Amino acid sequence: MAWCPDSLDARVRSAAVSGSSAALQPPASARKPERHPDAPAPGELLGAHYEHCFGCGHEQPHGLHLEARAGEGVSLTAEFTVRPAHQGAPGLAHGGVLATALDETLGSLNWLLRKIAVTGRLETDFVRPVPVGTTLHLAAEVVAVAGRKIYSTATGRMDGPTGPVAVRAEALFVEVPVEHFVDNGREEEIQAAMKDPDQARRTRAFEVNP
Ligand SMILES: CCCCC/C=C\C/C=C\C/C=C\C/C=C\CCCC(=O)SCCNC(=O)CCNC(=O)[C@H](O)C(C)(C)COP(=O)(O)OP(=O)(O)OC[C@H]1O[C@@H](n2cnc3c(N)ncnc32)[C@H](O)[C@@H]1OP(=O)(O)O
Repeated sequence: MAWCPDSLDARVRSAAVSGSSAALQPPASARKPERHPDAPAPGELLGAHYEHCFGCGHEQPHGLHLEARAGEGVSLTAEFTVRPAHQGAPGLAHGGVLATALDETLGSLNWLLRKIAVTGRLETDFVRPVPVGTTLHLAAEVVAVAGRKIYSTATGRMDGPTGPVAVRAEALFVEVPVEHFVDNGREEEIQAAMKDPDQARRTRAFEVNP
């Protein structure tokens, strides 16, 4: 969707109506998000940002194995199928797992901006119970950027990409330098990540961010 200050105002108003907090309302100085020139083309898979990530990692046996696909502008889609391991109540997805799927989907947007960012705040509405076996069709977009702060929104629908909304979220991501991970992560995983050529390539892609 094309961005303009009016649509941002509309989003902010609708966010306020749906109950999101003041911290998730972009300031007046917020700008339109800019898709990075090297962002994957619409329809392309983004790939995992880290092979052991609980949200997207291929080498994470306990993970959600979420695969995000670039959309137009700074948007993407992803699918997540609820498995028996994801239950909270009998036969129903755990809310925390659904929040994780939303967090991962929203976090993936930052690859389209070529910004390394972590979730500062995530607000989630659980609108419908989600049975095991359901494929959630997730769609997310960056709404605005203000300095290091990235404001984004996501929905998860059942019964197809235009089906009823089951979950939605609004989030604030905060841009961080790569040292955030090196300084805070456990030594053994950091060392292994630095030795992995695929990880090194991905990290370099962030560093050439104009
Ligand atoms: C060699 C190894 C390679 C490693 C990896 C390479 C590449 C990795 C690539 C991608 C990986 C990135 C992320 C993973 C992707 C997806 C997974 C899903 C996402 C996540 O799962 S990620 C984990 C959970 N996440 C955290 O683990 C964050 C813990 N946290 C912190 O690390 C700090 O808390 C931080 C950095 C958030 C801020 O700290 P800080 O000191 O840098 O900045 P500061 O506090 O000044 O905030 C600056 C401005 O943001 C506003 N602000 C901050 N927090 C706010 C809040 N909660 N609500 C409202 N506003 C907030 C302030 O109010 C201020 O606003 P203003 O500028 O207007 O004053």
